[in-house]
Amino acid sequence: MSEESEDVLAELFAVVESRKADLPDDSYTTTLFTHEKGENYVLEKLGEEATETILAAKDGNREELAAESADLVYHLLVLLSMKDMDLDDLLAELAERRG
Ligand SMILES: N=c1c2ncn([C@@H]3O[C@H](COP(=O)(O)OP(=O)(O)OP(=O)(O)O)[C@@H](O)[C@H]3O)c2ncn1[C@@H]1O[C@H](COP(=O)(O)O)[C@@H](O)[C@H]1O
Repeated sequence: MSEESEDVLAELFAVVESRKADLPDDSYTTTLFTHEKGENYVLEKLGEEATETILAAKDGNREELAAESADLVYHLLVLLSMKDMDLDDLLAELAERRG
């Protein structure tokens, strides 16, 4: 992963954390943190986005695959934040697996 890619992920995670702290009304991220189904809602969204990613891959549409992958990663970052985990928990785990 390039440093630029890590920056994009770090900036997105920081926005997610700030939404969690402030819960602004006009934010999709807020709706995930405050949904009546609680954590289950973001888990459902992750499942949906994973399915949509798979379908896009099967279709062979690269733009669609990139878009669905972005939805998937965003919802994963929200889940990590919800569990009071940090982006570094994910990046460190990936880094440890490098040969
Ligand atoms: N990366 C994302 C991102 N990816 C996906 N989504 C939202 O995730 C939802 C995906 O849901 P679906 O694919 O099921 O489509 P949908 O039918 O619109 O969604 P639902 O009605 O089922 O909820 C859409 O509403 C997208 O807008 C995102 N929303 C926000 N972000 C990032 O989070 C930042 C903060 O966003 P707010 O919290 O909205 O300010 C933004 O600046 C972006 O950088």
